[in-house]
Parts: sequence; C-alpha cells; structure tokens
Amino acid sequence: MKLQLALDLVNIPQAIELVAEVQDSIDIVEIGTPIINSLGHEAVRAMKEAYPNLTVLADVKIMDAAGYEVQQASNAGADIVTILGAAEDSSIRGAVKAAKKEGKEILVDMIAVKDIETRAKELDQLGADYICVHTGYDLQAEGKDSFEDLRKIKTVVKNAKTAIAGGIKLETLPEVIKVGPDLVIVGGGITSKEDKKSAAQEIKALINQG
Ligand SMILES: O=C([C@H](O)CO)[C@H](O)[C@H](O)COP(=O)(O)O
Repeated sequence: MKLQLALDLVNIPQAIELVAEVQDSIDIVEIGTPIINSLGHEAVRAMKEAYPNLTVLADVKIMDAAGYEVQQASNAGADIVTILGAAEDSSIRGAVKAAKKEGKEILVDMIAVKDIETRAKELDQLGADYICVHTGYDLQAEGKDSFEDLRKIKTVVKNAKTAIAGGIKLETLPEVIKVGPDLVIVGGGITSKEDKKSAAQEIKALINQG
C-alpha cells in the first residue's frame, strides 16, 4: 500500500518546502487541481525539478481532449495523470494510449460517478492503471466518505490498482486499511497539521503495518 500526499491549497514554493519535510514518508506527491488551475503545469515542472526521484501526479481531472492533455502533463514531468471516470470511453482510451507511449500512468478519478461498480469494471477493461474512489471537498463538507465505494470497486477491479481519496486522516485510516487499497491519498490529513513531518510518519507507519 502506497501513500500519496495531495497538495491543493499552497503555492509552488510552499509545496516544495512542504515536500522537503515529508518526503521520507511519501511515495507519490500530487500537484492538486486547485494549484494547476491557478498556476498551470509550471507547478508540476517545478516539483519534478526539485524532486526528480519522487513520483509526481498531476491532478488535471481530464474530461476531454485526453491524449493532448496527458501529453502536456507528461511534458511538464508528471509520472501519473488523472482523468475523470465520467469521461467518454474514447477519452479514457486516448489517455491510456498517450500515457503508455510516454511510459506514464493514468489514475481514473471516480468522483461523481453514480454506478460505481459498472463503471469501475469498464475502466478496468479500458486499461486504467489506477481506479480511485473519491469524496471531493464539497461532499466531505456534507459528512460523506468513500469507504463503501472502495469495498465495491475492490470486488470488480481485476487489473488496475485501487486508490482512495477524500478527507482521509490518521483517525479514519484503519477503516481504509482494512479494505486494502493499493494507494491511499491524503491531503489535509497531513497539510493541515502543525507538525506535518510527524503526521506523515504516523500515517506511513500505520500503512506499513497494514
Ligand atoms: O482531489 C482533491 C480535491 O478534489 C481537490 O482538488 C484532493 O486532492 C483530495 O480530495 C485529497 O485531499 P484531502 O481531501 O484534503 O485529503
């Protein structure tokens, strides 16, 4: 089980400084959608330049023009690029093809997908590298989580790795670990803490035990 740190509400220097504190505990660093929307792929480029040995995920949440978008993120240094599970099959195929050509991976974000099992099965067949259940900020604010969705996709996904994101913190991690995703994505559970290094270490230790 790997740990991905999601960076959403920081600027580029803050993101680079934050990773310096926690890099020993994380496997993947995500440049989050809010950062990319405001600062563009420059944030991805700067992170990869600062940490060439760290796997960088660009959370571009692609919905269309997938081959082109994956290429752009890959050119900036992304190792993993995200597309929405709600995108057309032809977009998913385009993303997978472009990523394969560059030796990169695709993470499909299931945010807002209603029939999660059917779509996860399809995405698995379409060649997704990761299928990620995700409770976004707006539903987190309503007290929702993705634990049940993770259980559901684990029963149907045969080829892809499974992942979970959205409001995960040390306190809720044991429930996640029980279900056994390949990747756990944590943002605020680390970045909102005073001592980010210790928070990341504690989360990583729990994951390693699981
Ligand atoms: O993808 C995310 C969200 O949609 C904002 O772009 C977050 O990176 C993801 O939810 C993980 O962050 P936390 O919920 O703070 O753990």
